[in-house]
Amino acid sequence: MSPQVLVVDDETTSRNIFSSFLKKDGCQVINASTFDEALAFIDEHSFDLILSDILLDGKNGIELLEYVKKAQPSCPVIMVTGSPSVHSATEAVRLGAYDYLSKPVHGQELTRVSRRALKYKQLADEQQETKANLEAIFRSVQDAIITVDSQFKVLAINDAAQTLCGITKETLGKNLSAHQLCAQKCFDTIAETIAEKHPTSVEHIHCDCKGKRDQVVSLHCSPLYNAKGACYGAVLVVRDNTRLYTLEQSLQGAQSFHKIVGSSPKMQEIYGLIERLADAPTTVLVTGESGTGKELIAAAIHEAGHRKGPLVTVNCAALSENLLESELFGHVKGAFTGAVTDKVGRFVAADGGTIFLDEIGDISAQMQTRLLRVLQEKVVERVGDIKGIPVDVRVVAATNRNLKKRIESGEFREDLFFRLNVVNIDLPPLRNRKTDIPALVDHLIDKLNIRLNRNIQDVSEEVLGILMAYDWPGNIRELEHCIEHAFILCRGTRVEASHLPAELTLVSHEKIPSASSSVDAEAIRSALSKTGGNKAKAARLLGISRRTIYRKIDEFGIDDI
Ligand SMILES: Nc1ncnc2c1ncn2[C@@H]1O[C@H](COP(=O)(O)OP(=O)(O)OP(=O)(O)O)[C@@H](O)[C@H]1O
Repeated sequence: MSPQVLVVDDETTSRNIFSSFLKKDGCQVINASTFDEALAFIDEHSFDLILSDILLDGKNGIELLEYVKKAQPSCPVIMVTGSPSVHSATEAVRLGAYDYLSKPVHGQELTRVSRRALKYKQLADEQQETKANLEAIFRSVQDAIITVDSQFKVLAINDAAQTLCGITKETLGKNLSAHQLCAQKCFDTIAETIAEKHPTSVEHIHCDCKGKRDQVVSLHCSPLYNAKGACYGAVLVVRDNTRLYTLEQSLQGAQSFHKIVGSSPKMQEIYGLIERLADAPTTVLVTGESGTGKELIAAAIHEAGHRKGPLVTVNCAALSENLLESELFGHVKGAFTGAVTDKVGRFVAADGGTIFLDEIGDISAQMQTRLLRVLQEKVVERVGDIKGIPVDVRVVAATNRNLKKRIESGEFREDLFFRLNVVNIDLPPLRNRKTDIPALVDHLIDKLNIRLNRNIQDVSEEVLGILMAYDWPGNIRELEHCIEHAFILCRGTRVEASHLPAELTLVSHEKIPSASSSVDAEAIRSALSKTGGNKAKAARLLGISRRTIYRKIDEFGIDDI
């Protein structure tokens, strides 16, 4: 867009000459012949340049200049002096005129000075725009932004600083330490940034703000430099991470994956495998001793895979051969005595989803053959019907039997084994992953509190010691029963050794040292510092339960790290 210029002169000839030069240079020009006419144009239009005679029909051009400075502060004004009067010209510049020209004005001189003034206006506009944009960003970001000078004097704050840190505009110009609403853990970060002159970031700071005790933030601080490259302060950006941190804590606290509790290396490996299996319809064989959680694994494989169909579970050992056949494949009316209606088999019911064949090691030779055919052809035949029904089902099978031995003894078909065992997930017995016991105990207490409507808080250190020492032949199912047994006997809020089943306490007479009895305040501090203040991780590091670490932190009066 062409620059808008106002030419103010009471002499027609001068006005015409000025405007013709400016027009030739690409400007749009409005002429005013009187002071009042000029003011009216200034009120109505926004100008990029005003060229005004210093003497206006008895009125002073300086007054016009003052008016422009108020009405359109970024518009440059070039004063034109009639009789060469250095005094009035310099006075005009002192009062804010961009420059002055003496009459008679030469065309070249006019073009040179007006171009410079227009360039100045363009830069000022751009600067103003950038400033306005930055201010809008500063105001609207959700993160608190605080700038301080090298003496920690607060230079600027945004609205979020008020919400997040409780800093009000009254703090402006005062030292940041005058702000008493929080523990000022950010102070060190700012000090380090200014001293080292490099950006500093800290994750997960507990603010200890009055009224917001649980607020957790991350800090990012950068040095501020002036035009000469000297560091004069710092800008601190404070991000509220409370929600994220709580979420992270609860995930890590539960140490779980799709309802499977346990973070031992072997379990982590299994979680990774399940994730990798998510989008492939691969058949999976889950093996492991009874009570190790094979059914949970099957559910996790199904959930992680986002298949649209349902998860259908069949306990193959619980049904007689005939019943299992019609249960799995369905039957047509009249196929056998008692088949009074058509029955949809579980394979068809699981179409688009997952079928979990539990206790697969126990099925008969005939069922093995039929199952093999379904797995090979992906078609099921209902009992009494020769028409095949195509199915899209992911098969997860499980057994606590040693299938290789059963193959050797001729009880299980090798070809079916290979069809099922495309990927094997072998669950470790609990005795081989005892580090998971504290988290499992926490989980089972939560689960049973809900189911039995109780309020048990934790187990004593002695109990945890006993649980850690026991061999758990029945694995997690046995642990679950053991805790349930204790719930029945426990009248208070903490499970004690006397509440445990006898077979466990017999072992305890050998006096097992509990993991937590050796955990002192120093060990907790050290674990917390290693885990960046993460209590769940620190508990794992120390081999104690989440509840115990919280209790000990309270007992020892340990501050957040
Ligand atoms: N890792 C785990 N986290 C939480 N609960 C578990 C875990 N593993 C097993 N359980 C619980 O233990 C009990 C037994 O688990 P599940 O029935 O899945 O074992 P399984 O290996 O299928 O046993 P079986 O071979 O006897 O059928 C269930 O109540 C289950 O919720």
